Amino acid sequence: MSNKAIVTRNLTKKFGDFIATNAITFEVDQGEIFGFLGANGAGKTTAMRMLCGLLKPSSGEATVAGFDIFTQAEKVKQRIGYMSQKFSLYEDLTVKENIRFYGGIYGLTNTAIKNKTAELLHKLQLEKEAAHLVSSLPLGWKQKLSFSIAVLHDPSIVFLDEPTGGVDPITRRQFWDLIYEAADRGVTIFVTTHYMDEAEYCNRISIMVDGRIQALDTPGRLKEQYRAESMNDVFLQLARAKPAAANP
Ligand SMILES: Nc1ncnc2c1ncn2[C@@H]1O[C@H](COP(=O)(O)OP(=O)(O)OP(=O)(O)O)[C@@H](O)[C@H]1O
Repeated sequence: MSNKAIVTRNLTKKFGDFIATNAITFEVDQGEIFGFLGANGAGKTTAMRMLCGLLKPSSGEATVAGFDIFTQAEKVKQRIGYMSQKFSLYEDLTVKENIRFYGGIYGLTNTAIKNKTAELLHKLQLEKEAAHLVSSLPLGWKQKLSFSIAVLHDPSIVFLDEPTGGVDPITRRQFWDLIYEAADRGVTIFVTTHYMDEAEYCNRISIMVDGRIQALDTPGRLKEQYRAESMNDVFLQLARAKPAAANP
């Protein structure tokens, strides 16, 4: 079994004649923080859904946590955590109820759920809010809670789809402290974002344009390669240079 967290070879997804993800090939190390960037519609969510075992690829190959996403999608799902801006917590359940609910879904024992709940509430300093409805929490707190729940079952990889949309840079920075902590424990982080300050926090970044990976390296090397001051400059250069008819 490969010690790589993710390996893809020419992974492709077509919707009819449209190629949403076009022969992407890359590897992610265990414990790496891997940023998956691209403009709106570049194909990030499609790629991520395939890697999570939620969407069947059209062609190519990929393993996640050592499991084949074509033939072992259920095993993949057991080994990963997932958080998206659009789908995460139940607003009409309390903080504690959400933790208990997801702990149950992930198959944790009652004792494990109890211990993890106490640990998590303490770490996020949410003890006083434990019995409050999630809908009453500020967005930044919801995101931190949602991330902590996504790693409740100690997955080897966590997929984060635009996890920090709509919050300020300071709150985003606090969220990233949680990400670093998980990566230090060996959890692989696969994260999509539109915020270039977050891109700088990643160990390596890939940038997708029209379904293809156009660049992949550390933020430092990408800035060197594109003679750019910031990741934002790199991103804009790639987006501007995009071929007019990359898709049929
Ligand atoms: N089920 C589907 N059927 C047809 N086309 C789809 C389907 N899902 C996605 N697409 C198309 O594939 C392309 C890539 O979409 P995707 O959601 O993967 O992009 P994205 O990079 O995640 O964008 P965003 O940042 O806006 O979420 C888009 O043009 C989208 O309209």
